[in-house]
Amino acid sequence: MSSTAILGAGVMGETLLSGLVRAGRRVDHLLVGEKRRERAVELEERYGVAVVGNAEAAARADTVAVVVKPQDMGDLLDEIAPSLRAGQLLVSLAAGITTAFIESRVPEGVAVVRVMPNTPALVDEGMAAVSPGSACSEAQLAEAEELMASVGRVVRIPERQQDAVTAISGSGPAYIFFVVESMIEAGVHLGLPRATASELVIQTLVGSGKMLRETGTHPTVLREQVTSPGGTTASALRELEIHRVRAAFLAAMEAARDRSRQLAEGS
Ligand SMILES: NC(=O)C1=CN([C@@H]2O[C@H](COP(=O)(O)OP(=O)(O)OC[C@H]3O[C@@H](n4cnc5c(N)ncnc54)[C@H](OP(=O)(O)O)[C@@H]3O)[C@@H](O)[C@H]2O)C=CC1
Ligand SMILES: O=C(O)[C@@H]1CCC=N1
Repeated sequence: MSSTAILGAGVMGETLLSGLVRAGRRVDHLLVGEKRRERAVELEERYGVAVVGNAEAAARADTVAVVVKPQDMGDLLDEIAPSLRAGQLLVSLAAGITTAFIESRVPEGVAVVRVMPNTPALVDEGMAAVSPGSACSEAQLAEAEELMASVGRVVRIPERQQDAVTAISGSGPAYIFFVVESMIEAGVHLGLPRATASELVIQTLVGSGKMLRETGTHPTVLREQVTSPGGTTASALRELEIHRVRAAFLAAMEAARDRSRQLAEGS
């Protein structure tokens, strides 16, 4: 079995690491590069995985996943470039960073795949979108897909769509959690105990998600089914329209898309 190195084990790096372990990857086929010693010890104890220097991890692995912040990517690539060789697969999970940027800093023949994952990967319900760089074969792209499929669903997209994907599914969980927080607070305002409000909102979210996935019915139809003529839902939805929530979602996701583009420029 091929070996995988994860460089940068913060929120997303550890999410990937834990998923690979859950999916049955042997820990002796996994390596982690993490610069803070206390964090390295924590990961070694939690997963039994070897934490080594970035250059060593990059040299020893067949697949190298880079999961540092976009602003740290240039320095990390410069550090590992001398250890990389043609034929290796380099998978970047960073927002904004293009395959062209990575290819300009690593040896020729290293196959690059850009991925936008999301945190529900922690419970094997992730959504990842993958785009190949210029030196990536079909087999190498399939390998990157397999890596991400161990923690959820995967789609292939042209790289020009990655900034929009980042705005929708990459950042998406945060919007959903924001809605959940807001509904729980509203429940408390309406006099419900917080624990009751939380249970009501979370089960409503899970049930609605399951309905969307399992029925395949368009969300507009599902919303209409809840909206009885002259009823409570219609009153609530009118307020959401008055407060321009739909327009706010569009503006928010345009801002996330634009930020992803800026990160590509290093700002
Ligand atoms: N969080 C999310 O929901 C998602 C994140 N991403 C992408 O994942 C990447 C990481 O984000 P996230 O996990 O949230 O951020 P974190 O800050 O949690 O993780 C980044 C980790 O990389 C470490 N690090 C920084 N420089 C190096 C280095 N040279 N060598 C080894 N490790 C290093 C950091 O250590 P230290 O803290 O000590 O600096 C930190 O542990 C980003 O590029 C982001 O765009 C993509 C989709 C979703
Ligand atoms: O907020 C961010 O920049 C990262 C990328 C997508 C989700 N989190």
